[in-house]
Amino acid sequence: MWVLLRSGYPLRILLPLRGPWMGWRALPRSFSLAPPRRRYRKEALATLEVPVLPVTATEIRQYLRAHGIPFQDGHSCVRAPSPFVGASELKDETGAATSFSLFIDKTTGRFLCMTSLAEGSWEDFQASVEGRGDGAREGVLLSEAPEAEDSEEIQRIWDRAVPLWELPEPEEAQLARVMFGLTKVTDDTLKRFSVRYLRPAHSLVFPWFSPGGLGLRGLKLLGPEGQGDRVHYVETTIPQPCAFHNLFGLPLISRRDVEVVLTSRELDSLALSQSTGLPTLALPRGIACLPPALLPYLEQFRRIVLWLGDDLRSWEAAKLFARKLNPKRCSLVRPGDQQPSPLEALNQGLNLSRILRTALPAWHKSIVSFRQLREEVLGELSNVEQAAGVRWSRFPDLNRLLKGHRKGELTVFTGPTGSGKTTFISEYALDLCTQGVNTLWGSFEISNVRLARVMLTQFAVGRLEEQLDKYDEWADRFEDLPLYFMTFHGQQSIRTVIDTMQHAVYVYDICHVVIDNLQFMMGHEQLSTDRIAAQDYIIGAFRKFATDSSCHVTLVIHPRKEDDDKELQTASIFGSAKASQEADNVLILQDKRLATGPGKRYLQVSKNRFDGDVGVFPLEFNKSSLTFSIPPKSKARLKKVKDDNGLVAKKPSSGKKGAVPPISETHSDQAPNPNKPDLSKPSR
Ligand SMILES: Nc1ncnc2c1ncn2[C@@H]1O[C@H](COP(=O)(O)OP(=O)(O)OP(=O)(O)O)[C@@H](O)[C@H]1O
Repeated sequence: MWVLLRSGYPLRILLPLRGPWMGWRALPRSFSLAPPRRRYRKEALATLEVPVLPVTATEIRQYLRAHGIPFQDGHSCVRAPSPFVGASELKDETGAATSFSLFIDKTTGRFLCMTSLAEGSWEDFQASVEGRGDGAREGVLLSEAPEAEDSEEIQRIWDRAVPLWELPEPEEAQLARVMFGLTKVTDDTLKRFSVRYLRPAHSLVFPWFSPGGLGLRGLKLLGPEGQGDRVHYVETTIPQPCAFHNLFGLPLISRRDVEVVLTSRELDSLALSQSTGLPTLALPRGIACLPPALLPYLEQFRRIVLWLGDDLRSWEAAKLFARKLNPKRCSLVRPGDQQPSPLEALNQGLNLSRILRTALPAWHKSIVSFRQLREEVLGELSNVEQAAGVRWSRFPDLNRLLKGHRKGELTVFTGPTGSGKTTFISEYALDLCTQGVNTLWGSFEISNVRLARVMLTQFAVGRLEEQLDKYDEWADRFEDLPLYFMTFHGQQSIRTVIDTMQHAVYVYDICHVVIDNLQFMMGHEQLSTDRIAAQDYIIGAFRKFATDSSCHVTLVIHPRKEDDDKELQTASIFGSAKASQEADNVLILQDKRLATGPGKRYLQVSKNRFDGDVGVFPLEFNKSSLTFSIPPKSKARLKKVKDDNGLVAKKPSSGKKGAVPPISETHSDQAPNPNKPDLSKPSR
């Protein structure tokens, strides 16, 4: 059975609080000034079951037909009568029949019974139909009551929070409105959405009510935090983000609504509802993910407009979410000057209904004209920074060369045996993951425990062996990263690996997959020609996956055997030229010749399809923290390097698709560091 180790979601940020909160011991750790309390999560590192065999929508339909079960084909789910409700429960509060209350996800086969809130896997459903047990796991997700400890905290905070208009001092209410940009949002809107204000924390409180009116299930708090002269808003959820599945606004949706606007923030939903009167829902974790568990609740809508924000990342997320929701019913509001986020639009006095009318259909035909693309191209040109992707926080030199980490690209990474490839790529991926890039690791060579240990050490930037008392603190924070591991070890078939990756993209909105390393998918072919053909096939499969799933794949490939004293080149990657041709980026960890002294390495970017900039920069290994990133005080310097033929190349011509750009002089805005080796003069 395939299994993914489950982790949580982005870091909680500690909220400094004063006053009455200080002594309140029952508050979640993010609210306490005391040292963080250890919260034992019974599901820490729980495994998530992935179907033994991936199921398709056709197979689901065939199975239902073969067993005489009637069904309706929906947008992202198949609806069928639920075997998990008794006849007496088959009427809702309005008396309407709820006979087709079982929603089966067409992509994963997982089901949710909207009446009993039972849910389970496709295998569980089959077991139930075939009389092998009732199959349903009671309340795994939405119906599950919060943990007792959470439950108390939720109630305590909710009771303590008050509606804004009930604040004793009108000045305080006005200040809060200004702080959250709510000056144009009326009391009536806040009342309809049951928004409250928590005075001691200066935070807005958005409630999560269980579907079916079963009470308060959780809370999201939104508090301001000063960052220089800018205000930044910090979200805290109870339960923790990975268990927070609130579609904010759901209690206001009527069964007859056929259209909805999805937003990424509760505040945007308030603004939209007030100015357009349309049904609106806010996603629980903004643009970070759309958990498939929520899809049944969106099934009733014939049209869904996604208005997720005002930047390129929101736009990318909207396109990805539309795929899950079925693009044929989705329209997207494109970010732009005249189309900011809904709350901003309300505050600027713009007409939100008019903006909604400009939403573009998400459904693209296979052939498009430039006319259809021109707005998208303009979006990229006017947001150059964001179009370049997520920037590394630990590797400024990588930013200077690659500009950022972009979705849909394939990066090939190579380096001599034992040079530190896994160690480097672990830090490179961790850096992105801490910035919200949902990451899936396929470590076929070293165990997940060893890999996680390396990562945790890099995360803490120090040896944890010597500070075990800090272990829980670091592990808690690490657990909240959007990080998942495949549990494969040793040889695997490429089909199985790609299926697992596809599943993870669907379920967890994975944006970066790291495969360490490709040799573990090559089977046992002995002949070198077979091995090269197998490798080409696998690279083609990863390339296709990256493009089709809009997900970045970083693939570690061993180099071919070279003379020990020779540097590696693009052509040193094992196999034919396919790897470097298909890759958008080629990175080489060099540990010979140019590296002086123990632990010294340098990273060479030898292909960069995005803008053609290539070059090298030194890496210094820190044995105690297992990191390669350069401590802030000793700045590295990018250097010119000779190309594969030993020539110093001229300025790169372009990042032309399919071409390997020449290795060139790279830009550097830093002064030379006399202590660093001059990498432009390798001692041959
Ligand atoms: N620059 C370095 N200097 C010294 N030791 C290093 C350096 N980089 C990594 N190491 C150590 O070397 C060992 C091997 O590292 P790692 O597994 O990352 O290499 P690799 O290139 O992935 O190996 P393989 O070729 O077997 O896949 C680890 O114990 C790691 O801590």
